[in-house]
Amino acid sequence: MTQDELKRAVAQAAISKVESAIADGEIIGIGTGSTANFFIDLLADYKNDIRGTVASSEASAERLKSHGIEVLELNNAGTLGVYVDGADESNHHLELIKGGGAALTREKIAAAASKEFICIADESKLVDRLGAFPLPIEVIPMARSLVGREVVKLGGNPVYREGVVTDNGNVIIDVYDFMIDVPRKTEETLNNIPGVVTNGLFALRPADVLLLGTPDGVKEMTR
Ligand SMILES: O=C[C@H](O)[C@H](O)[C@H](O)COP(=O)(O)O
Repeated sequence: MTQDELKRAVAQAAISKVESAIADGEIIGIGTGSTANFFIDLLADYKNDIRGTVASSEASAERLKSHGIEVLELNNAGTLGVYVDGADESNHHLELIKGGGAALTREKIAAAASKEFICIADESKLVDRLGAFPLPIEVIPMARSLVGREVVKLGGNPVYREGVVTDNGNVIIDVYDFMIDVPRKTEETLNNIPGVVTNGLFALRPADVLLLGTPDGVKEMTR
């Protein structure tokens, strides 16, 4: 199977998981990225049944609207029934690295606002230890150099993601060669640097369910 076929399979499995939330009139949180895009496209079949969605990026909001799916502001949506999103890496505790597509901050907000977070990914994303994927940090532009220096003190190798501006008007620093032994601690430490909006570790609020696309079918992991 190709990677896209694996992504589509997990997106289909996620649709089965959210059917009851849709039927109950829950608002569905929608992630960002190529795997989330498969989920959005499959969700189009339910556009007349969904009370509303909240998108974690402008790109996902546009894609949802192009299918005729209702998109709400989070401030008007209350608690989300379920949030479905991809990841760049997941460990076996369902702690994640996200933000390869620069949408990490709105994704973290949507995950925090949700009763359940279902992560969808192909099997290449499952790792024993987080950090081979460079860790994204969203940074207020004027703090870029300061945050970079602080990251070096912590042992990371910060690289400015040139030409990328987030939906919130900020910049992204990707941290290479980082030892992430205790993801919750690293998430807190980085978020305490002035100028950091948030970092791409989802360890304080990990996924509740991981649907993993493998050639042998979709595997489900829970915490
Ligand atoms: O900012 C982007 C998001 O965190 C994505 O969920 C993540 O990068 C995974 O994207 P994809 O499904 O394209 O691998």
